[in-house]
Amino acid sequence: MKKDATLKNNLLIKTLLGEPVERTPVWMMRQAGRYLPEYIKLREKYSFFERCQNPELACEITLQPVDIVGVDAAILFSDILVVPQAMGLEVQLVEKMGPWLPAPVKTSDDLNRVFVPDVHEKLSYVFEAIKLIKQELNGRVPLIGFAGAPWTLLCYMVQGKGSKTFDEAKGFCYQQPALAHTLLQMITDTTIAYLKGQVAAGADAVQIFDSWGGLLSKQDFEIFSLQYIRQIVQALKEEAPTIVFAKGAWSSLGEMAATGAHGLGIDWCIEPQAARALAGDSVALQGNFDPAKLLSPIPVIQKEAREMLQKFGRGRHIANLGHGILPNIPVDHAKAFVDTVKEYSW
Ligand SMILES: Cc1c2[nH]c(c1CCC(=O)O)Cc1[nH]c(c(CCC(=O)O)c1C)Cc1[nH]c(c(CCC(=O)O)c1C)Cc1[nH]c(c(C)c1CCC(=O)O)C2
Repeated sequence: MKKDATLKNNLLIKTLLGEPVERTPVWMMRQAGRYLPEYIKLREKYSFFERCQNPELACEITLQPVDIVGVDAAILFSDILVVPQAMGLEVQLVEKMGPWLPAPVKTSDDLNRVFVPDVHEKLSYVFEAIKLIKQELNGRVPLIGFAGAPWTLLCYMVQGKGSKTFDEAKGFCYQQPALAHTLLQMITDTTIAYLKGQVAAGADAVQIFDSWGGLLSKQDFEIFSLQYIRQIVQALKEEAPTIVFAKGAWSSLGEMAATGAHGLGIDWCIEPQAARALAGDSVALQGNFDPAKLLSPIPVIQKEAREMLQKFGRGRHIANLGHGILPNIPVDHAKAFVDTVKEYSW
């Protein structure tokens, strides 16, 4: 496995590799963007995908939470939907509505429009951004690369927009399973090449976001999600530590640990002790502060963050939220969460 020996703060990577650390590392999912005034200013000038495609802007946004909030890891500023774009689908981000794919995949004819791209041709802007970010970070903290899990990407590619239930995406899988598996395998092949490219460009670890994994039964999670995540983790195993975050899919934590992932994300609906019992002892657990709890008064955030640390116990824990930070979180509340973890002593 390639390791960056110049990292001054290596808490995250050490924790993922099961090595002892002086204290628990902390970062926040979706920490780049949304709630930071410095980011919102940039949003007035550039469209979302412009921000993703311009390496200088992506670099600036990636570094903001490191400089402003003091997290122990940077996460690349990009989006999971750049992969469906690279696979030939049009993806827009519509104000107040979210992702919008005008021509989603519903039939075998639609699937003919989708292809496994050369990631070095279609997504080279991401690799350029990573190189620039690594240079600007100058070893301060590790850089996390990421991709969406094939199931979560299928949800958007078939439904065409966000949804609470992703009923059309599930219907597609249940009515046309052969088409669904063809699409899932194409996404998987693209994602493996994409994440390998991210690591080659300098990403120190990678996270797979399966935001909609919890919409599937345990059995269907194996069929439509985990078998593809397993392929990705296996392919990346020799390259960099991997973190799998499948929101709501905690009943499969044991199976997720068995993929060989170095870390597993959990949301706030499962107790840390229960998650540990399901996941076993070998894997790091990441999470699981309720993102909305950051709306509480600061003393409550401090108290509950300390309680969270106690519940996870010392070691093999990466402090994080149980899902992405919300746009309406005051920056000093986010900072209080991060500082509480950094100041906690066992
Ligand atoms: C499901 C999903 C998406 N994108 C992502 C997921 C998985 C994680 C999760 O469940 O929260 C992942 C993502 N999206 C973004 C990042 C950047 C890195 C980070 O800060 O963690 C990451 C890791 C930037 C973004 N991606 C998006 C924004 C907001 C748009 C804007 O700033 O104009 C940002 C900062 C747009 C986006 N992109 C997506 C949605 C649903 C939306 C709209 C609503 C929203 O989440 O704000 C798809």
